[in-house]
Amino acid sequence: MILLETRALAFGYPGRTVGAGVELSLAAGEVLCLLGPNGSGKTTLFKTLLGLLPARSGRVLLHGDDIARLARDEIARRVALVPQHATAGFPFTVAELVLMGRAPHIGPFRTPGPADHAAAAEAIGLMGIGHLAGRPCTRLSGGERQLALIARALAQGAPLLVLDEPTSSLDFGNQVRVLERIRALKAEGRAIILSTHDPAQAHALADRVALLDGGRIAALGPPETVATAAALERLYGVGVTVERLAGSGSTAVLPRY
Ligand SMILES: Nc1ncnc2c1ncn2[C@@H]1O[C@H](COP(=O)(O)OP(=O)(O)OP(=O)(O)O)[C@@H](O)[C@H]1O
Repeated sequence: MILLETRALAFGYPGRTVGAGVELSLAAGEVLCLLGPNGSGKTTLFKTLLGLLPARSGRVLLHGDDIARLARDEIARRVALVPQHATAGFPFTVAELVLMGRAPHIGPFRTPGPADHAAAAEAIGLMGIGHLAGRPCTRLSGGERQLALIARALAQGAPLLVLDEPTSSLDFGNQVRVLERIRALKAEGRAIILSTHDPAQAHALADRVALLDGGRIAALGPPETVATAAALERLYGVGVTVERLAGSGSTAVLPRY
């Protein structure tokens, strides 16, 4: 089942097109990894996939329906976002923040029910942040906040997840745990699109990789054919080594300093 499709999508801000010609589709159980240099348009594209920015032209389809015609709550039942930066303005606790992920399932003027509390508690448990549940979000480290935002997206229970650099603030342990969580979501049949500045993650996890260069998809396909040393060198403008590690089966990707 195709959960996300873009057709001739151009995206950007009022008066400024950042990218164009984007043709993507994502099926249930698929992981797509988006690689691209700073400013290439990853966050802007993601905001457009969520309907937070209108398409400049072309279309975004969620489960076959044009996002421009879907109500906000309906979009949130179909797709969840883990934002790159979330400003913690009001000091909600982590438990409250994660429970907010349930909002699209709770009718207006109603309060969360036992199923909502259970989903939030499960998400907190899966992310290993039970010890932070009572802590205000304004008093978290960057990595702790990132884990809380992933938990909120899990609690939302959408079949499609969009994760904007979900491991950028995480230590090695939490990076691996988040990648394992993404694998588990894939095994459940969810579709995941994530951006990262670590191409090794694309090799470790993605069914397909898209290289975003100046707002255009320069290449799209399996990591071993798309995230090659030559392609990454072109993309980032520096020397890159890609090496399959004997024994572990994983692939190391290193810039040449
Ligand atoms: N609110 C905005 N209005 C106008 N232009 C913007 C706005 N936010 C970002 N841009 C511009 O849009 C382009 C794409 O930015 P975007 O944040 O999508 O890049 P990115 O690939 O996510 O980068 P990074 O890897 O640094 O997070 C950049 O040139 C940026 O300066």
